[in-house]
Amino acid sequence: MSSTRTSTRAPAVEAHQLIKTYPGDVTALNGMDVTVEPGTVFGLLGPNGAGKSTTVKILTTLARPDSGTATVAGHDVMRHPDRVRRAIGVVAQNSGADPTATGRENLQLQGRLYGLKGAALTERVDELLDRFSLADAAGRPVKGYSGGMRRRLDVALGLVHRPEVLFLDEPTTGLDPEARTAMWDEIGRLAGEEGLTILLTTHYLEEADRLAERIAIVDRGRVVVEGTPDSLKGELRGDAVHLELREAVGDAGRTLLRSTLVGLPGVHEVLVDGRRVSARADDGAAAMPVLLAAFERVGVGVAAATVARPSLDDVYLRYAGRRYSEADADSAEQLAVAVAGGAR
Ligand SMILES: Nc1ncnc2c1ncn2[C@@H]1O[C@H](COP(=O)(O)OP(=O)(O)OP(=O)(O)O)[C@@H](O)[C@H]1O
Repeated sequence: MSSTRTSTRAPAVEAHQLIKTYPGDVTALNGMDVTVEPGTVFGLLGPNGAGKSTTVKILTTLARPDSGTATVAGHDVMRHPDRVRRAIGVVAQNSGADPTATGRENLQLQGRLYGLKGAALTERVDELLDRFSLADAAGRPVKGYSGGMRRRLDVALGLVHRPEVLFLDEPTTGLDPEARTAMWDEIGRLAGEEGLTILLTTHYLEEADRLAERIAIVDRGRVVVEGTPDSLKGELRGDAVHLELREAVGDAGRTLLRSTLVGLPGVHEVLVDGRRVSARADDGAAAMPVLLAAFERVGVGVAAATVARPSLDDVYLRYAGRRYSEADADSAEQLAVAVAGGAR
């Protein structure tokens, strides 16, 4: 999604240099900066453990930073958490709905918590059931809902009191592709029609690319790059070239390959990592035979080669210095170590 909307209004979310350390010396946030303009969808994109949920917890007043400042809808999250809570809707990773109650009952209860009653409550609940395609299932207990229906109900619950800013923490994790697409459509509509500001966190490059007008790529507790999906992709000149080697190369092979490839005309940003080599080429199709000839010259066998338009995955690789999937695996490993060491 791209937008030319500009605003002179104050940012809907503004966080500056947030630091958060957990017991066991786990640095969850290491100078996190986030600015979200009103009426836009902003994506915090990063692998497991990058610090997305911790950022959301601080912005939604559920956790306090060790240092740094943050305002949401113009209210300071630490000085006026009550004002922030009234202005926001939160859809957490784990559903907040009561599984034994019906969809309608869940929405009614949530509405009452925010002071809605009588005809205004009934009207708002009906409106949300309708817009999230839950009207037919409204009288059924939530435990019988599909994953997609539960997620839609979660979003509806977050919207009952017409918040200014909606936080969606990994809105489509665990959904099947069809339910994910339906949720994407819904989020897109919400932002477009209701002028709501949405801050979403996601693991999925495709999700951020599709939904967010601006994206911040988060790695190790801070933003490594921020911009529109197109501007981020546009920063990557030419084509992304990926090659898989027949065998992994060691340190000496890596140095040799790098120095050989960097010198080739129109080839930039060469990264050699085990069996994988990636590079940027002004013209991928033209560079490929030159690259393959260079590999042959230095006696390194190539098993597979692809040329593609740069994706956000390539942006991640460029700015975080590692592949998205590797960062994820890394974080899982760190988490295992932290858990083994009793850090959580
Ligand atoms: N309560 C806690 N106690 C100790 N460490 C924590 C706690 N919560 C988070 N962490 C650690 O802080 C870091 C950031 O975690 P956070 O949940 O913010 O990341 P994330 O990007 O949201 O990841 P995920 O996508 O898995 O939710 C991780 O290393 C995580 O293990």
